[in-house]
Amino acid sequence: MASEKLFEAIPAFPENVPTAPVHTVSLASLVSGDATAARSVLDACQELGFFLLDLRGDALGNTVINEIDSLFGAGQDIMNLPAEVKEKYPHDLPKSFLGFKPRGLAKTETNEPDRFEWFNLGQDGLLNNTPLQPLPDLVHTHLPLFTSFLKHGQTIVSTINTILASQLGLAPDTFTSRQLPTKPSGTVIRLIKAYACPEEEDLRTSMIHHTDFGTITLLANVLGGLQILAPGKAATDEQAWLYVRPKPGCLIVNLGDAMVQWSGGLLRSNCHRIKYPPGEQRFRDRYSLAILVRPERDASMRSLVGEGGGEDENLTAWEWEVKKAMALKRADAVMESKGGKPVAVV
Ligand SMILES: O=C(O)CCC(=O)C(=O)O
Ligand SMILES: [Fe+2]
Repeated sequence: MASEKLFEAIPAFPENVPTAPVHTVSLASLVSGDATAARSVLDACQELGFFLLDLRGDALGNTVINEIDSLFGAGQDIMNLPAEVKEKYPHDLPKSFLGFKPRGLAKTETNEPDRFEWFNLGQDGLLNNTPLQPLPDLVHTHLPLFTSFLKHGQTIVSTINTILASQLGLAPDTFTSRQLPTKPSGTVIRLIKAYACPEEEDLRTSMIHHTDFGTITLLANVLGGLQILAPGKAATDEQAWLYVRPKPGCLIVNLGDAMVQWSGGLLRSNCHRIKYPPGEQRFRDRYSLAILVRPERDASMRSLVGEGGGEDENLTAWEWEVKKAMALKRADAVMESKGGKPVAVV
């Protein structure tokens, strides 16, 4: 998450809206090997699949806070490029989801057009695993910043993955060795612009509820609007959707479906969506920034805990992602939270 500076420039998140009970864990304590902090990461990743990571007090964390501040500025300019520029760099679905997605391309739960645009910048091009995707000049000028943010984010992801593997009694590199940033994957940096919601008819979902496909997502929010579904509740129950309150200096971390698959269901990927920002915040356009980490393209999706034997055991990450994307396209995918059983911690 960004520093205090960006939070001071927006209306405050109201005190009276129900928020999700998301734990905050400090990066500095994780890096120092604090056992209680490591245990809270595991608990959070089993109970809610979401936690806040406080970057303050850690040298890398402070660098990332500054990078996020800069990228919020750059990201706003990029998302506000003229439509005729963005149109030149569209998604090429289903082959590639890199580039810009225009507003309204997807639907929400109520079959209304979505209210957001995104831009996906692939890790492979940034780290020279493959040629760079075609990009507008403005993005080119910010490539050093994006690349630095990606590498730093990947270091944080690796810290979390190592802790999760160790807590589950697996070899510490079990998860990291299947998502090396130097290997081709679907990992992206994502910029999102969800449009302001000034009118009565705008008080609805901007991005449909979903779970992330990949392993770990690092998300920087300043305006509220992200909601997570309370575990055990139905997505149709509006009372069960709880806002995540963004906190200065903290990243929102959530697990995706690949971690559920690898952990044989022990870890949780939880449904979330973008709703209109609460209170006075809804009158602002909402920008967010994320790194969505995916397994290496050729990684096996075999479960690494328990008996295994599920239908996806023999797929590579790439085959698995294509299968999931096709199911979403056919709209027969059930968008529900996955995984999250209790575990005996070693
Ligand atoms: O912008 C946000 O807060 C959430 C975005 C999200 O869930 C996604 O891009 O997968
Ligand atoms: Fe998401």
